[in-house]
Amino acid sequence: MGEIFSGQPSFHLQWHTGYDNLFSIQIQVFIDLKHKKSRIAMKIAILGYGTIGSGVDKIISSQTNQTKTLTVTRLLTRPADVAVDPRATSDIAELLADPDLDAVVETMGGIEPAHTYIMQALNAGLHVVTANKAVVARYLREFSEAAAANQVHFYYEATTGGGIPWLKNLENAARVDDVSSVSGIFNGTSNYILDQMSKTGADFEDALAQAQALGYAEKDPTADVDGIDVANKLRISSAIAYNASPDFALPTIGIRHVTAADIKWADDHDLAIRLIGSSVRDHHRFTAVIAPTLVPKHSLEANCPDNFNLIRLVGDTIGELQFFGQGAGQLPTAHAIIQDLLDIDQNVPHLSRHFNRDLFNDAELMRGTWLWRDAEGWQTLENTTAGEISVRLARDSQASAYRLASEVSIDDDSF
Ligand SMILES: NC(=O)C1=CN([C@@H]2O[C@H](COP(=O)(O)OP(=O)(O)OC[C@H]3O[C@@H](n4cnc5c(N)ncnc54)[C@H](OP(=O)(O)O)[C@@H]3O)[C@@H](O)[C@H]2O)C=CC1
Ligand SMILES: N[C@@H](CC=O)C(=O)O
Repeated sequence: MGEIFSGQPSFHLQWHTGYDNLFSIQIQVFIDLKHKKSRIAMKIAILGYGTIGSGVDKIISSQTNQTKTLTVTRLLTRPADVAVDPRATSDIAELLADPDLDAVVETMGGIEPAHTYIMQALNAGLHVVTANKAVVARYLREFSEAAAANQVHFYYEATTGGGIPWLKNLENAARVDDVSSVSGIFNGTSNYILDQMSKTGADFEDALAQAQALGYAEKDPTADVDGIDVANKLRISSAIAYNASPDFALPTIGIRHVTAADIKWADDHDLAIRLIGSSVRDHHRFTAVIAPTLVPKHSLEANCPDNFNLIRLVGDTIGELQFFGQGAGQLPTAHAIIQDLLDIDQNVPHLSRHFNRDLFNDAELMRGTWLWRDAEGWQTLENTTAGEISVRLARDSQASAYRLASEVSIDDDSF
């Protein structure tokens, strides 16, 4: 018995002996028409075998459903770890020269050598999938252009929202709509910290240590607590949403200054604190901000627990769409990487973007009300931009500032 499945750009042959209960031979041959390679399954190298890289290997090696068409044949590790696994090398040139490889998964993190290795892989005609938001936020355009020039794919779903299929759905919305806003909770570690501080009274350092132990935090958790990780994700999301460069000025206020007393004040006023990144676009004007934000206790944001993210887009025909799921952690993030690998294997195209739309960054679009706490006590600051708040915070290291969500108002007898 023989079957032929045609697809684009590969086809797939399968033979069964006909004696399935007693004895069966199945041969699956994938012929990649573009690269003229025949393969039993898509061969993948993982660069960086830490929390996420080993999670990708774990899911693929469990060989369920369609992941049977994927196989991890090479690993890039530190020299000290090479002997641990026969697939491992610490020599990137030797790994990229492997003629059998089809794709590279980059999960080392950081800017260099990740940037160089991704470019080398793309220029070697390999597809690349990465979870590394820091390098994508900086080099998105360069990577996309190199992928197009080499007729391979560069996919990065896992960079933003962990396991949430966010970028894919944002791209889907942008195929039809003019997207006018992306916003939400983009960082699992900071959400975990704020949630633990509020629910259990844990102090900041203890909650951060728990998030690190659970594999949510970056190697250097400064990026999580100071809003830099959210900035990377908001840059990537905004670039896709508005087809603009991710390289824009972005006032970034993190959660380092949030105290147990601030959380209690919010709680006493039926509010919660969440780290929220937002960008808005109005025709050719656009702006973005990241800040701890006061939201009503009954809101979806306030009830976003643990390492979960809640991300939202607004499009002109779809209106508001929200996405909720685990924004950090080994298996959810590895799942997103594997979805990208399967899209490549099955030739599912992603939205093509050039990131070249000219937008004017106008902070006036996000003038609003802030709650300010310093040695003198609490006060509200009306009609203020995030840039103005950042300047005040730089002058007073003991102060903290909270943006008010649009549905929140605070009257003077609250103080
Ligand atoms: N953890 C999470 O929940 C999420 C992480 N990400 C992103 O995924 C990426 C990986 O994160 P994560 O797995 O948590 O980080 P880890 O630190 O756990 O893993 C990174 C691994 O790569 C290794 N590595 C780094 N540089 C090299 C190199 N030059 N050669 C060989 N190995 C190298 C590290 O070794 P060593 O320890 O010796 O430096 C480490 O084993 C990051 O970009 C992160 O931002 C994205 C979404 C969620
Ligand atoms: N450190 C990040 C990991 C996922 O992107 C986070 O906590 O969200």
